Amino acid sequence: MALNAQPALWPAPAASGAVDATVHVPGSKSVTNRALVLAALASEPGWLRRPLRSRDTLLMAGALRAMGVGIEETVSSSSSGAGGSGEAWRVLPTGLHGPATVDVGNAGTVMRFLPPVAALADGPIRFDGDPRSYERPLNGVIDALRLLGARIDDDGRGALPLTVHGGGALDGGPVAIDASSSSQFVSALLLSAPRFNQGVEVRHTGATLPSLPHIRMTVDMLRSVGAQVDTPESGGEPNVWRVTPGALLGRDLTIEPDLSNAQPFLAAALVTGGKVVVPDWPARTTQPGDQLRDIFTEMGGACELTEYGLVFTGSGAIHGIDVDLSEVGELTPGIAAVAALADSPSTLRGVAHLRLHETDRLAALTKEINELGGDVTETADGLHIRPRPLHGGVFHTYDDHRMATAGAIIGLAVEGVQIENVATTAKTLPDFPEMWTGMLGKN
Ligand SMILES: O=C(O)C1=C[C@@H](OP(=O)(O)O)[C@@H](O)[C@H](O)C1
Ligand SMILES: C=C(OP(=O)(O)O)C(=O)O
Repeated sequence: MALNAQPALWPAPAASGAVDATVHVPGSKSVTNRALVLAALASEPGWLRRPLRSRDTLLMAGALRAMGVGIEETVSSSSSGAGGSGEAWRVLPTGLHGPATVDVGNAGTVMRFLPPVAALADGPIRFDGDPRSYERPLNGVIDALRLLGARIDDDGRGALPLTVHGGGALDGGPVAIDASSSSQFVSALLLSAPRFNQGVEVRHTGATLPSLPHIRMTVDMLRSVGAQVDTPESGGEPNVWRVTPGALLGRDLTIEPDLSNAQPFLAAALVTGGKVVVPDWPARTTQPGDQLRDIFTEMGGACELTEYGLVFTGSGAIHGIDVDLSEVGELTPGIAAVAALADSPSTLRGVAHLRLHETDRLAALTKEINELGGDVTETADGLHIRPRPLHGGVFHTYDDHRMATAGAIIGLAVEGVQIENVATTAKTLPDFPEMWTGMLGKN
């Protein structure tokens, strides 16, 4: 078997006692992929230190390279702050060129953030990806780009595959979109907007808007490279974001650990009544995973944020929770897994849009937990979870990294859980199986 290859059915290790581990979590997918886009659009070279190296970020880097951006991978000994030594990517924004072909895999950030970049290229950029990428909504980005002056060929479904006929520049200006199916529509338009001739004014017209912290992350990162952004929070109109045209600076940025990928490890402390330390947990961050400190505390844990990182301890008890997860949808699978092991029922709300994620996560969680003996029902916008004694069995992942890690959490407490295609964790955390067994002292 090749290095890192995993069997088709991975026996999720049961915990033999309380975990006690320090887990170094690799860089944030969302920060890495935004940093790559912003560096590619900058007017000078920049650095990403400790970038995430996973399928989604390598697809982003590969796509930008295909459009002519230089991305050099080095092992650096940086003196920049918390960066320390380690891997670094130097980005040389040498122009955006077509023709090129982009494989988006099933990365929401790649399929949504790059069509606006492609509109600035000087030739056609063809976008294609995994079968699931054809089903994920892209209409907000396609319709908006057309209104802003781009020429796009698609099959009329508002989804992949498509070709953006880059014209070397884009008018930009005001546009209204319904981003209720994905916050990434808004982020996508804002990220490239400093390079549009008139910048952009994005008005969200839908009834709901998921994943607001991810839009804040976009705004924060734009501002940190010199962009001027007006937001509802900075005194602007509700649901309206404005970006002024202007050059972007090249930055030297150290990527924060991925706090959503820290979730299964924190969950392990909760489920086993143990302790997990995550070094370099940022004191201030826009990552939605930071809300785990509150959510998992309510579910029975306790945390202390120190200069070294986050120290999270389980009490031995796991409580159910009634919570609106609309801001932190990507945490739902891990919370559902913990909730299935709790001492009281849970209601997870505000996450109807998860039906359009890597898989239909509400259906997948319901089916897989119930097949282990659980009692989960889907609601219009979430899940009801009534804990019951669970038994072993195959936990299917549907090519969804967060289904795989959710199954591993359940497997800690339930003997005989086998994860089908645990290798799908490579989307954002290629070393997950080794990190998991390492945490359990089983390497
Ligand atoms: O912008 C981002 O980096 C993300 C935004 C969210 O997408 P949705 O708003 O589509 O849920 C989140 O679920 C995804 O994992 C990452
Ligand atoms: C929804 C997710 O990813 P994507 O960026 O592909 O939307 C996720 O990572 O949970």
